[in-house]
Amino acid sequence: MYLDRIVETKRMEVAALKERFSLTEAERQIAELPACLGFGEKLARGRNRPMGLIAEVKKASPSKGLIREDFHPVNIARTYEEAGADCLSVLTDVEYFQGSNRYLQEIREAVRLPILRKDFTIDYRQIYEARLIGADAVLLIAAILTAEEMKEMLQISSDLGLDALVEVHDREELERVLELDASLIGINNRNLKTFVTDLAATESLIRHIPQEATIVSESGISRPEEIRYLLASGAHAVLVGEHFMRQHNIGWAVKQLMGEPGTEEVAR
Ligand SMILES: O=P(O)(O)OC[C@@H](O)[C@@H](O)c1c[nH]c2ccccc12
Repeated sequence: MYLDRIVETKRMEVAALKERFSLTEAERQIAELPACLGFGEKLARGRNRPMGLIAEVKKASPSKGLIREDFHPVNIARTYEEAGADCLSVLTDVEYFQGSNRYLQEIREAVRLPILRKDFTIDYRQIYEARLIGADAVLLIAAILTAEEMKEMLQISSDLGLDALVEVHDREELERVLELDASLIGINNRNLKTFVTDLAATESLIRHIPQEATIVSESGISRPEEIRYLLASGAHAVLVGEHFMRQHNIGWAVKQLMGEPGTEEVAR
């Protein structure tokens, strides 16, 4: 199972992080940082289009291998910003996604959009690390955290001023996170255990989520009609990576996917 392997590697990385991590030092550094940009807030309201967009900077994935050869994270992030993305997601996992903390740090310097640190969070120190590299939000995946751990991670995120995108894939995970006060919920259309993707996951889980929550539909999205379907299902935002990463003209692809007038007739 893919997810087990990823988590196993992550445990080794966290063991190394523990060696160099000092809570006092991290807290001292964080106290000097500017406040985070509101990630969840940007997706929930104050938008001039019905569906919010989190655009992802993703070089590779365990299921697809290398996705984009010509990979310049800062340029991609700037293009997303210019094309009107609401927020960014930056993969920092090195081993399976060829991501890097450095990419996120460089992007932080170059754009003003709120940034999600996309990684497999299993230890509270990673949340401090996310804040220190310039993230505004962290991903908390229900499939790899117990209810108790999820609660702890949500608390630490909020103490550090970070938003948390809580990711679920099935009913059991959803029920577990609804017990806690998660206001930003991601429904991953991709099963992280099998890597099978089906947008119907969003439609089937959304009806069990209270109105107040902001809902992000994640993975496997590449066509404007899918955006319309997810909007009709009740999603507030989408998280898109691979589709944009495979484009020659990323900025145009962002506008076309989100249905910007003037892009609908043109073939890819
Ligand atoms: O590239 P896609 O199919 O558009 O998916 C983006 C994003 O949803 C996906 O990268 C993702 C969703 N949840 C994750 C958890 C870990 C790593 C990656 C992910």
